[in-house]
Order: sequence, then C-alpha cells, then structure tokens
Amino acid sequence: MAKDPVRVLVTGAAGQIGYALVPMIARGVMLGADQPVILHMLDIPPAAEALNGVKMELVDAAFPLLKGVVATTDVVEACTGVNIAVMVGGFPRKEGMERKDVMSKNVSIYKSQASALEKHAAANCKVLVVANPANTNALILKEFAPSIPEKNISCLTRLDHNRALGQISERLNVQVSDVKNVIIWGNHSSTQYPDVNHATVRTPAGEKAVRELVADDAWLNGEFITTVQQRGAAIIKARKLSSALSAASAACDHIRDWVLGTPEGTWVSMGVYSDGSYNVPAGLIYSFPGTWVSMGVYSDGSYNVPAGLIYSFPVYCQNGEWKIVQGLSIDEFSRKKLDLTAEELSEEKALAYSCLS
Ligand SMILES: NC(=O)C1=CN([C@@H]2O[C@H](COP(=O)(O)OP(=O)(O)OC[C@H]3O[C@@H](n4cnc5c(N)ncnc54)[C@H](O)[C@@H]3O)[C@@H](O)[C@H]2O)C=CC1
Ligand SMILES: O=C([O-])CC(=O)C(=O)O
Repeated sequence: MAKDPVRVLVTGAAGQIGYALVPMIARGVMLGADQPVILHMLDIPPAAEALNGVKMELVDAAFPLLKGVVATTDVVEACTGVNIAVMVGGFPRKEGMERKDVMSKNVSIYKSQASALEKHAAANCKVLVVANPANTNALILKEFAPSIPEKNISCLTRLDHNRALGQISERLNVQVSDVKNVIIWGNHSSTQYPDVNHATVRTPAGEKAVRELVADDAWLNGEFITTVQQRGAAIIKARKLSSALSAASAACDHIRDWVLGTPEGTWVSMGVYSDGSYNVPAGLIYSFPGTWVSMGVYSDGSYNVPAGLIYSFPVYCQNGEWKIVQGLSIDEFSRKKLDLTAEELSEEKALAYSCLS
C-alpha cells in the first residue's frame, strides 16, 4: 500500500540552498524513493515572486513523489501540519554590521518561527536548523518551542562531517564510502573540531584506523583540521557564493539517517565474526562499532560538554531517534579542542540571550 505523504517545510526556500534542496526532497533523496512528500516552502515577501518561480519549476519537473506544494510568505500556513522542518531562512551578515546585529535579527526570526512550529506543526515534528549561526539559532528555537521535545531539535554539522570524509578519501585515494566514523565536535564555525581518532577505512584486510593509514600526525592535527574548519570560506572565495549543493545534500543525509537510521548503526552492540578489522584477531566473535554520523544536538553533559548547548556529537540513529555515541576516548589534544568550541558556543548563547532582553 502507498505510504501517506510526509509534509516537509523548507524555510528560505527561494534562496540558493533552498533551490538545490527542494528537488532533492521531491526526488526521494531525503526520505526514500517510496515516500511521497508535500513540500511547504516559506520565504519573506520580497522573495515571493522568486518563490513562486521555484514552485512553477517543481510543477514542471513532474516529480512522481511530489503530492503537493505550498509556497507562502505566511509562517502559520507554512508550518501547519509539517512533520519535518528544515530551517534554511535567516538574515545574512551585511557590510558594516556587527556580529551582535546579525545575532539579534536571527534571534527574533527563530523566536517567532519557533512559536509557529510549536502551535501548528504535526506532533513529533523533527527540526533541522541550517541557517547560521546554526547551533545558536537551534537553541533559540528550542527555548521558544518548549513543547517540542528537545530531542527533536537539531542543527546541521553533517556538511562538516562529509567534508572531513572527503578530505580523508582524497588524501588516501580511497572511495569516500569506505571511510567512516570521523566526528565533528562543537559549533558549525571555525572552532569546530574534526576528529579522526576513531575513524576507519574499509580495506580488503578489514577496517584500518585512519591514523595508521595516513601515518602523518602533523597533517592530521594541522592542515586537515584547518581545511575542514575553513572549507565554507574556501567555497565562498571560489564561487563568490556559499556552499549550496553540498549543504543541501548534507541536509538530506542528516534527515535520512535520523528518520531511517544510520547504516549498521545500532546502539545495541552486536557480536559478529571478526575479519581482522581494528587489528582484532580474525575468527573471534567480537563487538564492533557501527557507522555513526555528526549532528548538532542538545547537550546532556556527555563528554563533559556543558549541558544546555546545541553541540555537535557523534550519534547513532535508530527508529527515528538519535543517541550520542558513548565511551570514546578523548586525548589531551582533543579535550582542549572540545572545550574551545564549547566556550565559543557559551559566548554565542550569552550574546543571543542579551538580544532577547
Ligand atoms: N549549517 C551549514 O552547514 C550551512 C549553513 N549555511 C547557512 O544557510 C543559510 C542559507 O544560505 P543560502 O541559501 O546560501 O542563503 P540565501 O541568502 O541564498 O537564502 C536565504 C533565504 O532565506 C530567506 N529568508 C530571510 N529571512 C527569512 C525569514 N524570516 N523567513 C523565511 N525566509 C527567510 C531569504 O529571503 C533567502 O531567500 C545561511 O545562513 C548560511 O550561512 C550555509 C551553508 C552551510
Ligand atoms: O560559511 C558560510 O557562510 C557557509 C557555511 O556555513 C558553510 O559553508 O559551512
């Protein structure tokens, strides 16, 4: 029997990420090739005509899974009945503006959109905030939508996670799909910490540690980290526009894994026959980690990250829920980096709250 359509909201849908994202959703990239969708697209009145143009193109593309399109500048109409909300709309920094001015504009946008989602979205709506400052916008949304469970509110750091996978795959000349379990810790900003200490590559001889295969700690602790941290700026320099196709693709990855589960990503450990991976002797029944991904989620104090921040952690997803991967060892180098990005998020939180008063 055909599935009922899922209603997916994209805010800022007339912008460049929106333009890359909505056809992916309508093609089933986000929710699967058998999942019909109804797209809700929100933008602001000056972008109404462009938004209508996007709607016309969606009709012209004749996507079989697309069962309806709502294109509106009315936040209540946009939020009504949505099961998934991808928040891409926001106020960009303009010449001569202070950080606080940008924060203040976004705090007021996320405060009002939080209330609309809380009142009008479907029960158990899952929210992904993409617009920058993504972690702090998500935190404000959480604060002003108290009846949406905090586990349903997240921000996008999957783009950074995918960038880290891409860098390792290029460096080792291996398929990106054979690299797994990098981690992005913290803020979606240049203080984020891309961590490869638990990352592995699938090889004919089993899974091998990235550190062992790269065999260049100076690169892994230096240029690799700064390349991932500053990839957004490098794209802006090259394109004169910020990342859009990779951001849209990462947003689909984030929601897909959250809703449909991370690959072999169970949080119930399962003993399997060892093929020699991680240098575990072949022939033993041994419990190996599955594949995790990075998501910005509400900190519960795991890894001594202050509770009450939206912070990027490694997570497994199963049955529509995420869980922070526990028990990973954190060395001294990593500890400092986890703390530094947490400090920045605490400062952003304080700045955001000062804009509310
Ligand atoms: N978390 C991540 O990994 C990434 C985040 N971003 C962020 O995503 C955001 C969007 O990027 P682009 O699509 O390139 O920007 P864009 O400027 O092309 O589009 C933003 C859209 O949001 C709309 N908008 C502004 N205020 C709104 C409101 N109150 N309600 C609804 N719509 C509103 C604008 O009219 C515009 O159409 C930016 O904040 C950018 O910094 C970009 C790349 C990666
Ligand atoms: O830096 C920006 O404005 C865009 C962004 O977040 C990214 O590409 O990671």
